[in-house]
Amino acid sequence: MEAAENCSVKVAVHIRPFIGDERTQGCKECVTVTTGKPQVQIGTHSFTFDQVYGNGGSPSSSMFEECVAPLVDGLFQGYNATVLAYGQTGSGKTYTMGTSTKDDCQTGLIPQVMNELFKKIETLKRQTEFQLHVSFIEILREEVRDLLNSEPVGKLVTPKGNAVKTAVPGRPPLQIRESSNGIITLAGSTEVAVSTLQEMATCLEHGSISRSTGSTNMNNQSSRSHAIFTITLEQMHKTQSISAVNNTPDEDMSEEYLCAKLHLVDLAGSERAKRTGSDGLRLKGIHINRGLLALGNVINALGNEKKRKEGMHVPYRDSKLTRLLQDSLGGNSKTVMIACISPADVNAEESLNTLKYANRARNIQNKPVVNRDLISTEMQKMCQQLQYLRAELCARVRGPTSDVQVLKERITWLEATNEDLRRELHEYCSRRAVLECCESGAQDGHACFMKSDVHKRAFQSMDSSYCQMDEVVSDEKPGESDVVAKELEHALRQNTMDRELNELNKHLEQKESEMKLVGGADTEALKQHFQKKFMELEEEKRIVQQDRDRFLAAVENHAANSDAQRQKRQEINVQKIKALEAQISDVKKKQENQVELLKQKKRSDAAAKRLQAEIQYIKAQKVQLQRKIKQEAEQFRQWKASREKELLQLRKEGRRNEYERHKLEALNQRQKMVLQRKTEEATIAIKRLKELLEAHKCSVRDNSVNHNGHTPNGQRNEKSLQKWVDHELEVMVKVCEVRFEYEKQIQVQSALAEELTLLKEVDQLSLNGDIPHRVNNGHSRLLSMSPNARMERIASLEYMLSMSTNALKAMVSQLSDAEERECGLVGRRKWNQVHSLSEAKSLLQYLFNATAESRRMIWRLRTSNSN
Ligand SMILES: Nc1ncnc2c1ncn2[C@@H]1O[C@H](COP(=O)(O)OP(=O)(O)OP(=O)(O)O)[C@@H](O)[C@H]1O
Repeated sequence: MEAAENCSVKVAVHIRPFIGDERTQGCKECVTVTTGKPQVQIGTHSFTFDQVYGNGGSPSSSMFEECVAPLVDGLFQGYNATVLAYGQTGSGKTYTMGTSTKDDCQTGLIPQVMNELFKKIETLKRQTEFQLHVSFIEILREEVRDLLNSEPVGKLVTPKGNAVKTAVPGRPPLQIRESSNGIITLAGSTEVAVSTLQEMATCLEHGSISRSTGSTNMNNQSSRSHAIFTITLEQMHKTQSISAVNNTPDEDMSEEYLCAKLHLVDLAGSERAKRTGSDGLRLKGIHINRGLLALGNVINALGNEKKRKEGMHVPYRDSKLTRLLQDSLGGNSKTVMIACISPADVNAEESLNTLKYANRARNIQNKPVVNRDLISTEMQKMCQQLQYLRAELCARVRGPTSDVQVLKERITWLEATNEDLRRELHEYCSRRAVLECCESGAQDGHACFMKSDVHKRAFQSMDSSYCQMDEVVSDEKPGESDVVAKELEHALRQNTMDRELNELNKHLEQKESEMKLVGGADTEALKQHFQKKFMELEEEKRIVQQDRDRFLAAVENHAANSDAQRQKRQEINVQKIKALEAQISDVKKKQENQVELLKQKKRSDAAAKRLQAEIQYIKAQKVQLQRKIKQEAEQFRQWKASREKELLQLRKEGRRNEYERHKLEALNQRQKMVLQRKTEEATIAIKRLKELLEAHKCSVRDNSVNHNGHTPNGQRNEKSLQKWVDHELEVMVKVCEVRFEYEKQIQVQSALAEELTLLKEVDQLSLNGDIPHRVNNGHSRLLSMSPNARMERIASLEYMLSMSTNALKAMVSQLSDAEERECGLVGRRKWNQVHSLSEAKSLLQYLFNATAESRRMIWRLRTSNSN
């Protein structure tokens, strides 16, 4: 696979024109587009996207060229791609994608994709072989259905009479499978092989009809499901390979196989998330909601760069939709999202939600790579191996010099492998260093802050439409949220370490298999081969030497033969000797080459040894990592236990505080009521006293008038004198009563003031944090109160004090009036109203009677009390 480069999800907004209902309702436009900019305003919100179409933005007709055509080009280079249409019901998703059976399909994106695909295939078909497959599925109620399966679909009728499309025996929902290398597939989905534009268009039409029929059955609700139309493009490029032996083009062609998929997704209406239950289709609503909710969560998780770097868990597995689109979001795909919105003010809220959703999607980073599939890669490897074997064969045929060549090549390969291993080892070391750094950070306690922050942000970034989740978070007690954050962090760290461990294991396996290749049976075979060769050469050398000796002996034996014959024979023998000597030197050379080969072999053995050492090192790393995982888990367990203990303690304290608060509230209430009652009593006494004093002033004035010349008859003066005495006595009693209330009130006030001062002192102490070690009784009771309870008590005391002060003020004023009056009547002046002896006698009699009556009453009260 080629190295992946990050590329963000591209987001375009498509604003459709007003449609029938909106026009008849007289809706107003609530979405505006900034001229010349891909910027959309709705209310006070403003968003910038990659492109904006319709309603003053670019014309909708250029959407395909600008957004989707580059994806089609990428498909031919082996890149996966996805186009997602998102938006509320009726916002124009189906229209934009072009899967509608009622609209003119040709303007939609899918028909344009199909046209472009076949146009390109036509121009490239000479050098490349193409194969196209399409599949069309929908996700309904968390079940994946095949829209190209020609078997009939059953119908269920709900008690309300709504027809519901459902699976029937023989057409079960499709199952999602994940291969060991993380590739998601749909088991048993229909993949139709198509070779013409017409065939592909027919598939789209059939699938769309199948989908919309279901929708019509569902009580006229439009496409409730998520529909995914997938085009798979397989290509076989023929390329000529270069010979490894002589760097010339090989006779046979090597083939490059590319396979890429284009998903065209029409999502269900986004507003349904809120309408669950209102139309009696609660279950269905929840499932549709689940896909979109999970999609939102995936977008949130991927859209936050910091969280992504921290390796935050992405909840792809929360719904079928997100599992199937796993590669399109943050994975191996180039992705475009088209956010469809209505311009009408009645849809303003939904349009705003769509724009917010889409805006977050812009932050997602994908990593598209060319999908050269495994078979193709394997084939390339095999071709290389074939070339290598061919070269080796040639070398063996040609002799030892070529053997050296082969061995040299082999050593080069070994050295390259060794270099790769060293680089990987280096990577592991640096990753381990990062891991250790994180761990030490966590031990220092920095992690705590970081994690709770991470946790908080994770929840804060959730969409407001999913506020249920937010409520859950806000309901958590601070201590609990800390635990959750730490747990989240622990799970993440464990996950990362597990992944590290898996990778280490994988690389270890890989290295061990390479090791086998380098140092195993192959090396042994080579060694034997060279030893055998060496022996053969030795034998050859020995035979040649024997031949030479034999010839030399023969030359001597024939020395006596005739000169001519001898001359001839000698010449032949000399030639033979020369040939033999050449043969010997050749054998010697071969021997030298063999020695050289053995040296090379030793070097390759050394490389194998180094590899072995590296494997040992990786193994040690693995053990260390496993130990770290264990240690970390233990540390976390201990930390969690202590946190739980603390939490328990806090809860206990909370309950105690609550109880105390209730008690205090009751006390406050009781005290307030008592004070109020007393104040009321005092007020009544004051009022009465005031009335009496007022009445007295009037009577004094009347008397003075009578005294000055208008002599009343004796009978009337006696009555008024008696009245006057009664009044005087009542004033005296009331003054006494008010004074008594006054003193009681003074006591209450000083008790309240004392408690208030004490409480304020304690509050100040606990605020400053310098709680004295030795505290008096009053302090210790108040210190144990929670700050809130203390505040409440202070407020209540202050209120009672002000009430008491007001009552006291009123009493003081009346008492001073009474005193003033008393001062004015001292001595004889009091009796100035008695003008004659007979009046004095009658008054005396009256007073005597009153005194007697009072004493009788006192006696009766005493006796009734003592009984
Ligand atoms: N760009 C457009 N120009 C003209 N008419 C449009 C456009 N977009 C949508 N419409 C019309 O608006 C109506 C609703 O569109 P459509 O069915 O595509 O909405 P939808 O988002 O797919 O709804 P649902 O989620 O319910 O499937 C249709 O009648 C369609 O013809």
